[in-house]
Amino acid sequence: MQGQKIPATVITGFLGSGKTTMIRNLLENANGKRIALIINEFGDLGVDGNLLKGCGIEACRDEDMIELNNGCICCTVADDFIPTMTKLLDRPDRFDHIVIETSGLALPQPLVAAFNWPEIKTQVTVDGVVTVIDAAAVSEGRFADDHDKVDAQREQDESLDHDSPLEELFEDQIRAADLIVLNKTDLISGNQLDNVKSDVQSRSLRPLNIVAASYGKLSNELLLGLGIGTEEDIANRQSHHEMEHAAGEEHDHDEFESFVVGLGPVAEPKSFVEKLKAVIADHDVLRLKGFVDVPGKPMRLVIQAVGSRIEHYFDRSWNPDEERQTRLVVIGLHDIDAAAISTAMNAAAA
Ligand SMILES: Nc1nc2c(ncn2[C@@H]2O[C@H](COP(=O)(O)OP(=O)(O)OP(=O)(O)O)[C@@H](O)[C@H]2O)c(=O)[nH]1
Repeated sequence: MQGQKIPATVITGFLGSGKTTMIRNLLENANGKRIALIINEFGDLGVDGNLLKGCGIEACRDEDMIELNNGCICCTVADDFIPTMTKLLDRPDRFDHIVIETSGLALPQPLVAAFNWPEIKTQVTVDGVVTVIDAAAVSEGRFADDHDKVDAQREQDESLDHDSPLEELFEDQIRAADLIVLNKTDLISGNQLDNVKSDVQSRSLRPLNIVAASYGKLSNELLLGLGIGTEEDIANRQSHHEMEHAAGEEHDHDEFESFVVGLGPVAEPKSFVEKLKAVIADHDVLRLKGFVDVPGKPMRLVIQAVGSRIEHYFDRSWNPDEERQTRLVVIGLHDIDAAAISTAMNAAAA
């Protein structure tokens, strides 16, 4: 094994597109492969890592999972990602593969470029960048730029130099990809899928490698066997951001905002979820997720909302050393009204 580079797969894709679901499936099918997992989230609640930890999958060992919740990985490459990777590579035990889940708001380009740093390049290569896309959201036009709205926003805020931040990020993640996974195809028709495929392809000058999936169910041979060495080509896959700004300028995510809402126990989960739907619609919440304490239930309730689509289920018992509490992370555009949302969520939980 000495001398052979460890392959790393970067899994990216917009908020709620299905990255964690795909990784869970991938770990379930690891077949004895030792996989290190680096998970990055926007917002400081660490829901994805928490869902994977203790999920009962053999390949999902706590010590092989590293959470980076200190901002988006593309902005914290030097401070967070490089030290994490070097520590991982210094371990005496060797991994067969490294999987990195970026936050839904990350630009993959700076992350992939980091694999050209000497201390990493000698030991690891990027097997491929897999971009997961919520095909149902694309079909509903969620990433299509609403030019009138953007123009109106720009009139109010002259510092806005971008088109819709959603569309821009969507395109940047597509442009970085070696493999595009059009996920959530269970929610759309064959015709809609064809349209989504053409839409996605039209946003890249390179021909794209596109596959369709539902719940990220694809073979590990495909997902982990691209064999690209993307770090060698990443300079040719510039993002909007890199094209718009002078090289070296810090990238930030000030178009987006995230906050955590802590609530008391929720006695009526069904009615809570119904009321949350209204809060999400009233305030244009992009993503909401977390855990709920339902009194009298030994298990914790998971809430997962992507736009107006919301799921809730009990995933596991609360651990004896864990505080039962209701905490939900909310993500929206920068002008989202956190105070009003928090008040409405408190009222929904009462
Ligand atoms: N109907 C449907 N739902 C899906 C599919 N894949 C994922 N989901 C659901 O979509 C929601 C978000 O899935 P995640 O896997 O957490 O998405 P993610 O990309 O990791 O989310 P972030 O890390 O917050 O960006 C969950 O409620 C999933 O159950 C799919 O193929 N079909």
